[in-house]
Amino acid sequence: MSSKNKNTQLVSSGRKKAYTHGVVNPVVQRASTIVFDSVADLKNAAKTRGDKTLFYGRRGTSTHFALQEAITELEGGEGCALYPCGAAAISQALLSFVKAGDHILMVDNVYEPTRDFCDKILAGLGITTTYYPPTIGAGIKEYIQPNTKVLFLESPGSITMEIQDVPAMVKVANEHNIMTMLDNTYGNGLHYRPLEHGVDISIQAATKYIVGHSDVMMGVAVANKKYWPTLREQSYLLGQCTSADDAYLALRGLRTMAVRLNQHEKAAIEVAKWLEQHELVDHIRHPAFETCPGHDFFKRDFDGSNGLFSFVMKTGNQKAIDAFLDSLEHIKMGFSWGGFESLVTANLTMKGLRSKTGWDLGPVIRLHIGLEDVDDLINDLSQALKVYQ
Ligand SMILES: Cc1ncc(COP(=O)(O)O)c(CNNC(=O)CNC(=O)c2ccccc2[N+](=O)[O-])c1O
Repeated sequence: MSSKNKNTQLVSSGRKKAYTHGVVNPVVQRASTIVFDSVADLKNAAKTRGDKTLFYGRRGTSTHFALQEAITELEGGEGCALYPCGAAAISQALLSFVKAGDHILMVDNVYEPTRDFCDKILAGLGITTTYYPPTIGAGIKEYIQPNTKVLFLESPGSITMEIQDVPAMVKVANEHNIMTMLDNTYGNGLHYRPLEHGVDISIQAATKYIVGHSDVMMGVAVANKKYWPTLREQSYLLGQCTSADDAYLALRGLRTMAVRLNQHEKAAIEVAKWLEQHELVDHIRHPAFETCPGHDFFKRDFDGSNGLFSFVMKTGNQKAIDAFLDSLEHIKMGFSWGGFESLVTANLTMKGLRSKTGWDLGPVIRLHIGLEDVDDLINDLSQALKVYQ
């Protein structure tokens, strides 16, 4: 009997006997070729086009079906497509629905490689992009063009962490027959489920919290009933697939995601509270803090937060930032987040990262608070801030 309780879901989902063959975890079924004993079997597999049945490696095997089922349940959708990484999930989900002459609306604090995909790839295919302020809400209506096909959201947004008024924006999109996609890597399905707020497709870099151990690249996209058939077929035609081994590791990560997120959330709030009182810090950009734009939407729509947040310095220059970064011991520099380790990235300005909304505040330091002892992390930051000058 399936449960609506997320902790139970994360332990139980994707464990049908057809996938596990009687043990706890699914088998790791590596395949390109599937062989058939009869023409009837082959014809049946071709008829179902491998939907949750063995057909061809690219359509997936029991390991993939188990993961797809688990993530579909987590996000509350109709089906889940798997991709080699989060950036692929974003780019291929967009390519599945737009064509030359179409226009997309893209949030201005979007993950930078998503911006680059729009500006360097989609533009070359005749698809135009307009960036909108993350706090625009229902005002998105003013940005809609007759050829607008997709409204793309990312909430909270990368680095500056603004939370969007998703229901208000989805309402406007629906009134204009525009489909919505949301990068839900932060909300991860446990703390935020975009489809429950009317979004059509929820996309995640499973690389982060789902895998949770910084050792797999993977993207997922969960669509509602209306868009799942197209997303599934287009992703197949675009050649998107992942290995059975990575699918197994992502499923393995799911099983502990709730307990890991509890610790990430607790520790990050403790670290953010310590930084909030620091004389060099202007303000905290953590969704659970009032100083984060869109905090009220976080309180209304989210079930929790995680290890990722930013803080803005009152002043600073690149020399101060570099000295700070080089003196950290436990918190390492790295282009990712969502694993068990603490990470840091820093931006002197938002120049090049935003085109619609300026940034007249100080340098932004983004932390991912891992599972280390909080005292060690606070001591690390305390020492490093002493050389921030
Ligand atoms: C919200 C969100 N959505 C999608 C992705 C991409 O996932 P992937 O890394 O699995 O492709 C990510 C990846 N996250 N990585 C980071 O935030 C670290 N920074 C970068 O990756 C980055 C930032 C600016 C410019 C270039 C990069 N980069 O390393 O590609 C994400 O944060």
